Amino acid sequence: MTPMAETVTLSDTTSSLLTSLDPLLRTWLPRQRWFAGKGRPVTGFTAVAVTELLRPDGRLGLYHLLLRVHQPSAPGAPPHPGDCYQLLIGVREALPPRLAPALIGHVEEGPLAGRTVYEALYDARPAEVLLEALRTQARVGGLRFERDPQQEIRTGLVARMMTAEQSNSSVVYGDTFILKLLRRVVPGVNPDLEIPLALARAGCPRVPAPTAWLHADVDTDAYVLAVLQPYVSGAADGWDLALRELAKGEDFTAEARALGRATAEVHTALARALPTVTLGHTQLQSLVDGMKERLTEAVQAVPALRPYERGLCSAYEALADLAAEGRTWTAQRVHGDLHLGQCLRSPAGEWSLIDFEGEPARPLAERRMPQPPVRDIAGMLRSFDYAAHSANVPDPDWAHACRAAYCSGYAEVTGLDPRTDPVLLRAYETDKAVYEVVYEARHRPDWLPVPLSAIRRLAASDPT
Ligand SMILES: Nc1ncnc2c1ncn2[C@@H]1O[C@H](COP(=O)(O)OP(=O)(O)O)[C@@H](O)[C@H]1O
Ligand SMILES: O=P(O)(O)O[C@H]1O[C@H](CO)[C@@H](O[C@H]2O[C@H](CO)[C@@H](O)[C@H](O)[C@H]2O)[C@H](O)[C@H]1O
Repeated sequence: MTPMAETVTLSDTTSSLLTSLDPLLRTWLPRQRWFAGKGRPVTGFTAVAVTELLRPDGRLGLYHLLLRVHQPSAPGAPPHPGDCYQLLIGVREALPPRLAPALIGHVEEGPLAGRTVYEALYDARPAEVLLEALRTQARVGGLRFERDPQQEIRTGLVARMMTAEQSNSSVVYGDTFILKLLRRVVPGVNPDLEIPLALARAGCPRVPAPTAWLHADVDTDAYVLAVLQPYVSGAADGWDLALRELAKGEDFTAEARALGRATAEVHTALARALPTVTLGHTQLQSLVDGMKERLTEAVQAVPALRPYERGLCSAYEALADLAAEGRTWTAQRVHGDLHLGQCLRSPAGEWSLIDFEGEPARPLAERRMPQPPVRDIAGMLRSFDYAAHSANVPDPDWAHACRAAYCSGYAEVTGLDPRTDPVLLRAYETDKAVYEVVYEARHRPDWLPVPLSAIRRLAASDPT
């Protein structure tokens, strides 16, 4: 392996590097699934940090970039400095055919003129450089590669990029580890590292324990950029399993019940490991205000929601009324974006939960706030509904049975059946369905009818 370059932030070549990459990235970036600013033109870039990981004087170069992407603000939104993205740019004389899908473009001027730049994660060698840096706890420029000293990282593991549609990007090493590189990054504690670390310390086996992680220090800001964790080899995710069973007309309630139990175990461990708070009238009112605000924004973004706005709002008002009568709820750290795709079943039949990033579009501070655990439960209930409504022949009875089994499983562990608090549950399911409408409109417009069918039911106060 080519040794990692000594350091460094390339103050003198940074601007010419960026100038030469600029026209290529303007075309390539908006086409990436993980690019959150789709629909608005990219007007320029600023380097937050550029670090040379492999000097491109040999056959292969590798740059780590934190890049602020300038775009006009969304209509009605306040001016925004632009999102910061993490990129790994490979540099070669020419790309071998196997790397054709990774092409970013051919550089015409500047220090890399005549070279080809590409998405380096597709390429085993640069990806292996990252694993080696984590293994050896390297420091390169502002990049801090760290690891849990109790877990071994073997050398010689071969890297392959995951090609699934994701909000971030992941590389699998052998069948042993998976490295998730966060794409849109903000400074501060990231729940995708914070929560699994807390659960590992609490001895909760339902979440793979982080093995290593990457930070970047930029001025006084610290960013979490990547997390390495054990790979659950041969696992199937809950979404694929559910669709498979649905297609065969098979019952999925035993798995739904097991998922309810797994969620409850994670919630119980999180309530012990991290702070909990009691939500009284004032706190609940501000949660409800947040839900209403999201609904208003969603209606602006997706006008198809407008006919249901009143009905949906009544779900939030019913919750505010309960709080005004003096009801209180306990809030704790939760998953924040739980759905069937975030649940992995090992070949031995054990369920794990992954991806504690929360809803990627929400501010970090909001994603780290304690919330009623029903938020995750609502996410899973929505997911059973999603599966049933994306099947060739929608099967609402299948969704109904899974939702019931999931709640029963949850109650078996915690003693609390979420269905005994229907007002809270409806408000959270509504909030999630509204989020999904915006998510689908932005990322997968063909899927919009799925959450919209739930919106119609929720607005008429019949979530099933
Ligand atoms: N520990 C793991 N073992 C096996 N597969 C995993 C593991 N963690 C993630 N995956 C796979 O990687 C995919 C993406 O991971 P996820 O954390 O959800 O990333 P994203 O935030 O980009 O959606 C998952 O859907 C799952 O298939
Ligand atoms: O997995 P991510 O953290 O990137 O979550 C985002 O993408 C999900 C889709 O991949 C999206 O989930 C929605 O679609 C799922 C089926 O593909 C379904 O199971 C979920 O219930 C539904 O919410 C998720 O909302 C989004 O944040």
